[in-house]
Amino acid sequence: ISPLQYPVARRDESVVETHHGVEVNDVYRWLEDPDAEETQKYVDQQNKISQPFLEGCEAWKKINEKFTKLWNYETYYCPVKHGKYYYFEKNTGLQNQDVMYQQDALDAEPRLFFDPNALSEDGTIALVEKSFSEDGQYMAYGLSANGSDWFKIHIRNVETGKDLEDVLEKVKFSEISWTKDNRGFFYCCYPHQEGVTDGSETQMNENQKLYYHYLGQPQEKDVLIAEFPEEPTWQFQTVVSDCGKYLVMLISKECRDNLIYYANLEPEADITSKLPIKKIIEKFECDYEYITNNGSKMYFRTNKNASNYRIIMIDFENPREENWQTLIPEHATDVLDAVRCVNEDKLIIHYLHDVKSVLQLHSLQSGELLHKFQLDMGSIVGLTGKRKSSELFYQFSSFLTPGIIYHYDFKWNNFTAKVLREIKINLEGYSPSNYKVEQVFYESKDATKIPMFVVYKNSNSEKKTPRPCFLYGYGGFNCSIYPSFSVKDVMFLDTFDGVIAYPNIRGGGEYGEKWHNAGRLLNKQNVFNDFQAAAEFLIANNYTTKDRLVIQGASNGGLLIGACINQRPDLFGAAIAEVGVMDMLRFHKFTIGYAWCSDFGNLDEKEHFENLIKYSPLHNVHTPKSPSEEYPSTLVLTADHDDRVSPLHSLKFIAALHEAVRNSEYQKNPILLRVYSNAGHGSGKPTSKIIEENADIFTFMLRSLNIDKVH
Ligand SMILES: O=C(NCC(=O)N1CCC[C@H]1C(=O)O)OCc1ccccc1
Repeated sequence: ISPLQYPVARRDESVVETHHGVEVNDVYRWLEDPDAEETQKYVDQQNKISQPFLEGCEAWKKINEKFTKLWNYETYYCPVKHGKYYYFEKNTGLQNQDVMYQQDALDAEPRLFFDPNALSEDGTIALVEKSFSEDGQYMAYGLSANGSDWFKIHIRNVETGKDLEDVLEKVKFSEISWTKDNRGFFYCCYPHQEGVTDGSETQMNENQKLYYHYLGQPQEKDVLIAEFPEEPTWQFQTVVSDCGKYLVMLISKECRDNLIYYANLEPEADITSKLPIKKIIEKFECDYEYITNNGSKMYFRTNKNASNYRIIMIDFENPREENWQTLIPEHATDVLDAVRCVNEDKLIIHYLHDVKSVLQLHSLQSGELLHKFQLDMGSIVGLTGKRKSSELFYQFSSFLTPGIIYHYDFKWNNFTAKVLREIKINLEGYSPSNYKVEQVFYESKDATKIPMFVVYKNSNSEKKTPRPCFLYGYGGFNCSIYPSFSVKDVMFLDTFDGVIAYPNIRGGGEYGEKWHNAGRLLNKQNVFNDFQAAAEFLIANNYTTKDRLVIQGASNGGLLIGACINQRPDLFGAAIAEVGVMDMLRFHKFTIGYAWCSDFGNLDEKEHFENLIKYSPLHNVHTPKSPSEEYPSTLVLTADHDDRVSPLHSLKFIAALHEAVRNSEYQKNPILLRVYSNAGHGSGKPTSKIIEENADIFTFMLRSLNIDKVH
């Protein structure tokens, strides 16, 4: 494709803004309006180029068939007991949405309980939230459409299988927390949000409010429990304590740090008006996560004075910090990643040890270690258990094992978990023993040691010939990349005899708070340096070569890809930027974007503006003036109902890229944008759309990389 064929986006030179004394143009500002005819025309023009390039390609059909076959394996998730029944989700393979089943016992015949596939032809209605009443009589659940963050709450009577009349609207970023009397639940919504709320809008989400809903009542009768009109960006995470006597409100305004407020709940008492709120933590400086409580003694997982997190007890009757107690101190090297209270007085704790999962049992009373569950190298991807139950289920996964679900009952008193289900893929002759998983540590630009998982066929162990290599990154928001199974990895390994590489770059949570801090705000460039250093390591050690190397990332990871192709266009053969944050001067203006200032910085502050404009993908495109400045083959992906990261980011970025390369004689590699319809940021995506998108991506890789053989 000649760059001269790329659609021309109108440049509106009149849009100029001054940030801390610096004038910045924003000529594609008009692309921020998703409803403008001009915007929709531009999207169509882009799809008219990208779709034929992808789906029109001879190989696409074969890749789609192979990916479909590979995806078509029966998968399960951890069961959990509510009331007298067990529930588990399962997918026979190609079902668009996972299906819920109900059992009287773990070995009893499962009954179909809830099938979201029945709710829409194309599987775009997803079950995104589930919360059972204490007695298991009701399931309150959330349905979202087209991948939007918005969902509607419905309530199902589990005995009759019938829904109540209640439907709660304008719900987003909300738990569903039942009172223990089974009469109703707390939830959050945005009652004042005007206009369209289907995920195609870009309007900021402000003034979230906490309500209580009584079963059988219409939404307008819901009781307003708490609101903070003077703090429009505050968000609630609410939980009714295990004992039912407290409503714990963890309030955040960004993607880290929260306050601890609470209200007393009198079981059986009517909730008729706002609850009196008491304040325990009043400053945004750390993360606190409720675990359980014994009376007023409340247990939290926190990074307060503990970069690797620890477990503390705060007595709500005596909350001053000097009275806090440490139940489990911070580990010197391992991150206390997740914890649940089970079997009345035990804590099951998930630690990360050099990015590998460790599962430990501790006493709630003393904190002492009671048992270490044996795990292979890999990750705990599911964990269900309750304080009131002696049963525990956990799901293990690794690059090469799709999933093994374990069951342990504390009544057995032997700490020996049993395999409940083993998940297998359908690939002729597939066996984990054919592959090697390495964890290497490479040096980044500032000599920091970065761990990286590398996976390849045993036959490539000697690295005689460099292979096609898939390099994935995220790098932010305390989000750790665990070694776990993904079909697209097996597809890449098997189809291209390739290498998969997952560097645990800074900004993630792999080494706790310090790792996150080292990759955010003014340290954000470390993330890009770590990722580029991973590419250099893989090339220097003959795993691959530049023209066989493809990089991929989504969302904050899409920003990573955008920044890396601007900074090092010479380093990669292909780049895939999914639902990326590309306009770092305006991310906070749309939907929930303002919450990302904790990683990106606040534009009102000069030092953050100066930092952001240095790496913002939209503001750092270049015109290739020599072969080494040519952009790699680049595929930018987004979707029309993505209200987590609005598609405007990708539209403006591709417009700027096309403008920059249009008249460059050095830009031969294609730079394409594909905008999917009736799809969102990723959660709840139907299998059919996942397969279609991966067929596009693999076709793009095949056409862009130096691939010597295709299976
Ligand atoms: O925005 C996020 N999470 C971060 C997120 O989704 N990000 C952060 C950057 C872009 C995008 C991504 O990487 O998926 O979650 C929504 C939310 C709800 C309540 C309070 C705060 C935030």
